[in-house]
Amino acid sequence: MAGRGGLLMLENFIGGKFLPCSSYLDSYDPSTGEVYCRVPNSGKEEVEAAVEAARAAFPGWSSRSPQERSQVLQRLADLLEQSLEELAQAESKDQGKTVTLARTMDIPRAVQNFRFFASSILHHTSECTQMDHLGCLHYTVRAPAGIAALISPWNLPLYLLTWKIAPAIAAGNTVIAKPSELTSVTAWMMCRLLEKAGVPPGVVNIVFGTGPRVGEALVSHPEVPLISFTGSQPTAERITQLSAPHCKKLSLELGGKNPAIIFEDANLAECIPTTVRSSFANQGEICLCTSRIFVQKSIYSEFLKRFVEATRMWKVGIPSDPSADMGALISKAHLEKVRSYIKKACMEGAQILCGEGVDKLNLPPRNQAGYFMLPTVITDVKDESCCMKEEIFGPVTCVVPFDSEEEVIQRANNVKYGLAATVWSGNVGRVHRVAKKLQSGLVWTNCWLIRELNLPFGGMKSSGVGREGAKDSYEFFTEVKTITVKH
Ligand SMILES: NC(=O)C1=CN([C@@H]2O[C@H](COP(=O)(O)OP(=O)(O)OC[C@H]3O[C@@H](n4cnc5c(N)ncnc54)[C@H](O)[C@@H]3O)[C@@H](O)[C@H]2O)C=CC1
Ligand SMILES: N/C(=C\C=C\C(=O)O)C(=O)O
Repeated sequence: MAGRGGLLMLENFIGGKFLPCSSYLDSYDPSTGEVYCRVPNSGKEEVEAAVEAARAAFPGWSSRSPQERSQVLQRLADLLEQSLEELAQAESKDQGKTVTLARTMDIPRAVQNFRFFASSILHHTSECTQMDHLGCLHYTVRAPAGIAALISPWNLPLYLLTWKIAPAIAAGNTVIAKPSELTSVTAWMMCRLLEKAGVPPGVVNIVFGTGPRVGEALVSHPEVPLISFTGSQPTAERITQLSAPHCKKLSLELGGKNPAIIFEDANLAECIPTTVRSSFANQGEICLCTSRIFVQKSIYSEFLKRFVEATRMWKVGIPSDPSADMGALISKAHLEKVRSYIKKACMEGAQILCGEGVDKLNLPPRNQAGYFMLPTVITDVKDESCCMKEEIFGPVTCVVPFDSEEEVIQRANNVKYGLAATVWSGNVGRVHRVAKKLQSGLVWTNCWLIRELNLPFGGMKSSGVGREGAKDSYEFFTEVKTITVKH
């Protein structure tokens, strides 16, 4: 919907209706740095209205059979798929990623999220145990937990939001979602499809706005018993504090400082292009991206040379360019934050082998004020440097040498995060050994980001609390009860 000055004006979606808000935020096109959209700046009032709508919808939706709910999810998946191209264009404009990535990864995965949970909800079973000596049978039943708060970040907007909405409503909950204020457009577009898919009013409510205003009102609301959050560790800490007085159930998917461990027997022809992708896909703005590359000394020089050559081929371009591998970063503030890490690395004596400050970015005049930067490789950096410790969340990766298996495991684990690691080796025994010892919720060996949605996804240490996936999400979005029958 075009508003004043031709800007796209979003509205909240509450109780099946689009509702305007009394105040709005500017939203920028990261590829030009221009405002192109206005997002509701919601607060307590909008959260109250959404809670009322979600409460009213809960009895009807939660008493439908899993089969009935599954059909609704399948229809929504079909409708999203029919709008794939429109959604991909919108995601790219709003986030800065390439249209190609949005078309081949973000939107297909959003569709798959609904299809996946539409299917998995049909296959859960409950537990039963016997105590024959006491004449007792024990069994469990599960029920939807109630109104779920779903808070998602700006890096994979529709992909991560639907990863929460789909399991929550499949299990019979009603939801209030708050996408990132930086990337709200595709969530708003999805709302236009809900009625046609058969989602009753009030089952999915979306309130747009900032974390401190609408996010905090939502997570501290006494009638919202569970929160699924993906984003940064400081925000997770704040949400934990706000929800503590109500003992809410939390699922927290946070950041990473993900190592790639490359042994001398790795297949470099596969490892190098995959590690370029794992470092720089989506501008390095995925919590699973590699940012510390440990390479065994005997192949270090060869790896470095070939890795830098391959990184220089990773093309930064305007998001609509089909030959671009990488688009713009999310915001000016984020671009400055990412660049500041490179400055700090230089001050510490590190070397920048390619990218920021070394190579030249080539952009059309219209995009000169966009938030672009080149993929950057840093070396000669100490393990204690902030570039090796803190989540940068941009197209920056560090490469360092190592000698032995024991040493590299210790160094890889020597950060506060524990989300995703990759291990490259042709030695199957070593691969299992190292994977087992890494403090990481996910380990990909000789590959990256091959997702099996059935299995647990999430991090250890400061990378999160809880797991999501077929069984884990079902358990999170339901309350379990143990019943004992004496016969
Ligand atoms: N999955 C991940 O690992 C992600 C990590 N990040 C990291 O976080 C850094 C900052 O990015 P941000 O967008 O600022 O992340 P963030 O954690 O502030 O934002 C994520 C979501 O939480 C909401 N939020 C923020 N403050 C809140 C509060 N007090 N109560 C409730 N909701 C709140 C935001 O509006 C957004 O929807 C990035 O540079 C990156 O390092 C960012 C996005 C995703
Ligand atoms: N949570 C994130 C990525 C998840 C990817 C997946 O489920 O496949 C993130 O980048 O924040």
